[in-house]
Amino acid sequence: MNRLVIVSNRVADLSSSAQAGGLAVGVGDALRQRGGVWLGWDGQTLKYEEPPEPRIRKIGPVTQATIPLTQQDYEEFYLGFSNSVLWPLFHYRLDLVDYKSDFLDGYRRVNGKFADALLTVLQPDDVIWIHDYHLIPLASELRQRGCTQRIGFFLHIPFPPPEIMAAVPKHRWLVESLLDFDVIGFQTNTDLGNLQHYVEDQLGYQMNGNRIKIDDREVIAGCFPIGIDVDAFNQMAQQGNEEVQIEMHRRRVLGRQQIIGVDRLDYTKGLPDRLRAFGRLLELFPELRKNVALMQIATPTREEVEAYVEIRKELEALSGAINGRFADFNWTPVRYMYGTVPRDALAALFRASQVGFVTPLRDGMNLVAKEYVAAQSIDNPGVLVLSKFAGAAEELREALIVNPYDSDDMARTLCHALTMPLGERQERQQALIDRIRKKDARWWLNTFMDALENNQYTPANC
Ligand SMILES: O=P(O)(O)OC[C@H]1O[C@H](O[C@H]2O[C@H](CO)[C@@H](O)[C@H](O)[C@H]2O)[C@H](O)[C@@H](O)[C@@H]1O
Ligand SMILES: O=c1ccn([C@@H]2O[C@H](COP(=O)(O)OP(=O)(O)O)[C@@H](O)[C@H]2O)c(=O)[nH]1
Repeated sequence: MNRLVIVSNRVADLSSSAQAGGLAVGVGDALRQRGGVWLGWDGQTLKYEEPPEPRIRKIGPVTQATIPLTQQDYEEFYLGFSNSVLWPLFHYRLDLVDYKSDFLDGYRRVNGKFADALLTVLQPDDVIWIHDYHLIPLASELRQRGCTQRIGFFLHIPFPPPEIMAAVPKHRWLVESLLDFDVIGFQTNTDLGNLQHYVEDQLGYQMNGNRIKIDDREVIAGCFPIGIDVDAFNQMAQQGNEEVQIEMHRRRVLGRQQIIGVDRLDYTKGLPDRLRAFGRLLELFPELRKNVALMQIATPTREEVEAYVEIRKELEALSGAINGRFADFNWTPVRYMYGTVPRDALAALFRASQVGFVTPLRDGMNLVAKEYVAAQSIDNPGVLVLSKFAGAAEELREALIVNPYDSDDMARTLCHALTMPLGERQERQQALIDRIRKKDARWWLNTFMDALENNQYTPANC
């Protein structure tokens, strides 16, 4: 077996259970199984350039190699081109794009920096797997430096239709760079279809089955929905957490139900619409008042990007307004927490909540949806209410699927979830758990590696 070298902007802290962000969680689960090297940014920003050699740290079977970025890199590459241009555009939010030409220079420069750092740790028989929108030009940079190993790429976020892609500055260059990889993986068939339209209509290549022929090379483009380690998450949920257990007991005594939402505080996650839908539930179904509460955990993220500052203010105002209108001396309808919660505590909270409320306006996958399912007990499972615009909705068809732009639809669906009979909850849970077991973290790693190492790919039936 070849040594696997993973590269992503963000690397997980493998020694801690607090991780915000599905990439760190998903790649961490996969790499712990197979072992290998994981190269990425160490989260530090420096005033001056450093030599390209990464800092090496061994954690179990994984060697972590990390590099710092300069303040200029951080502003132009991370906050700039990655998170003020590609992130909003790939999530269909043209209105939030904030582009400056320095951003593109920084994006190219930092991809070159990642290539230089990677070359210092690479061995001839390695296979390389690069992750996410920050590093689309990395295969080109590596090839220019003489790298001949097979290189795969996985996009964790959506790939937009050609009309939206056309708004990305230098979009042809960007997609041509993507085609320098040997394997390109997407979360959903919708994303894969969007790539196919772009390469056929804009670039004039043909995609036969899942292969794109470019001169004398063939690139595999496929759908590899990311999965989780289901048993490990279920165990965490059962072991629980003392404070969560006490709180669960208190709610049982009071006969109250809980709806839970857990997200980075990102405008893609549809949090204001979610809160409005909960307010509408209390308006439309007054009998539910005092019997149900929404717990929303919102994790800080990219706070230096203007659009993220706005969303925080909006959410705080909305939760205050709902509480001001409906709260009673012994009942608070919205419990809003701004912070990062360890994954084991999240697992216990999911198990203790009757509804998992996951309503992004657009999302690559959304691992929280899969984690909510993994945490349930089959004896008395909760119900997942899921946006049709989450990548997870392509697989999790037995969830209650909603339109996150329609608060009345969401309010009625919440009421349906809160009053669903046990038999129906169990049937849905069984079907959902079968699905997330079939395509778990191991499946994701193995199918991608089969394409990368053995040039084998059979489309998955999502
Ligand atoms: O690294 P940050 O800027 O702090 O952001 C956190 C991560 O957010 C995104 O996660 C995505 O990957 C998940 C797993 O595949 C997927 O379920 C989710 O829908 C995506 O939004 C981002 O893609 C990562 O690069 C970030 O590290
Ligand atoms: O306070 C938090 C918030 C989130 N997460 C984890 O971060 C991941 C979020 O991944 P998801 O795919 O749902 O969204 P992303 O943030 O990557 O867009 C999930 O594994 C969560 O359990 C966590 O550990 N603590």
